[in-house]
Amino acid sequence: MAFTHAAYATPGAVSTPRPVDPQAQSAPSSIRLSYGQSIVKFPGARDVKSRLSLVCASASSSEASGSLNNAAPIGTEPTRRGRPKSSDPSTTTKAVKKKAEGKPVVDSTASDADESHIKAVQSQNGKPVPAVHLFEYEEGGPWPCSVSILPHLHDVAESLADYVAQISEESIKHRGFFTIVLSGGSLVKALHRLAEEPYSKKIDWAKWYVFWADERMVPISHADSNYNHAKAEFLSKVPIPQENLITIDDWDVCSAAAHGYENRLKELTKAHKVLHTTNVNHHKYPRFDLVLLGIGPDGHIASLFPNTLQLAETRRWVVPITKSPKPPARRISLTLPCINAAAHVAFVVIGSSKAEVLQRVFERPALPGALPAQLVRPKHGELTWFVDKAAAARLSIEHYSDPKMFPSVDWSSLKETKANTSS
Ligand SMILES: O=C(O)[C@H](O)[C@@H](O)[C@H](O)[C@H](O)COP(=O)(O)O
Repeated sequence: MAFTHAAYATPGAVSTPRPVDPQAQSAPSSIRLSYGQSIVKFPGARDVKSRLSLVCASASSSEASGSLNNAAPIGTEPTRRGRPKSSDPSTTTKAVKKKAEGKPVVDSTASDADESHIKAVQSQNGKPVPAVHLFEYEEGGPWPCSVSILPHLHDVAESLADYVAQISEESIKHRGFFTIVLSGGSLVKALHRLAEEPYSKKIDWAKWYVFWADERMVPISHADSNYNHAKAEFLSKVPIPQENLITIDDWDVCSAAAHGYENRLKELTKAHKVLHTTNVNHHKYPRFDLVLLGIGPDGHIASLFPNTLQLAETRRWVVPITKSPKPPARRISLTLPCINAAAHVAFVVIGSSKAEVLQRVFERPALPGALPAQLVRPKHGELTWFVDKAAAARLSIEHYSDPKMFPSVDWSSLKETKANTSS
């Protein structure tokens, strides 16, 4: 096993999440949640600014795609409020490439033949040295999102159809195209309503470009293919030109497929400006109009799984995965910064089997990397959750303003976040 590391140094390095209702500012009593079309708006539960250091003991890049089960936050000292004190930029992810004697150097941009995109170790004297990679939440403080809790799958489908149709219309009006990213799994079922009236008639399907957040390394005709699944459930029922379905052509070698898909996206940013780009932390990423995500029982999104180095990617748009815990093992996935560069990101979460993970995402602190869904924080975009009643069963939204359950609502930083968002 390539990775070894110390256990978590201190659970206090991660603050307790603070989901709150902005509307409760004047009357922070309980939030009444009525199921149906009501939308509960509150900042996300991920008020965490913490760093997680992953120590790679081996220089073998082929092992860099393995998972890291025990990782220690280093240099993070809990403050009185439970937040890590250190935010010294010289020790953050952005600055991790420091070269000092005996200090490890992480090159997260390297790619190689054995399908790993992260070269973990270099050394001054030729001997392997441990390398450190840092995960970090982009922002501390409350993270605004909208949560729509609906009774059943068909209500989710209706609400989602309205939402997608509206973003499609706005995007086509402003840019002439609509770029939508699909994931695999059950979310595609919820899209069927779009193929029916009135949506089917009013959407300008010729302007749609469809991408995949992740794809399994199988031919597109294979039952496991996310493209195939989306085609059967939704795409075959609407008149999107086949050439606007941006599929993964090469399914032999993960690293080649990841590069190929990334290049395809880059071409679309140049040729017809189908895709716009935006800068995130000084790197260019595509700005999709909408990314739709499902969530796995372990909190994975797309094919980004808990405690894997792919989560720490800071430059690539697409990465290979060779050891996915969810079969099939070989996949490619958009990276977190790529997802977070989108104008809109929406989760679709349906069924009682998602109740536990949804509760963990909203109400439990996790170290960065342990719950990838908590790392979805669109930098200059909007985050929305479409959840059915069964999946929401374990959420205790009515207690979100109770300081005993969800401590210390920081109203001033909430105002700041809202102001920034609206500017
Ligand atoms: O290709 C995949 O496996 C997916 O893109 C994956 O991220 C999926 O969206 C979730 O695992 C949820 O899937 P379910 O909704 O089917 O549980």
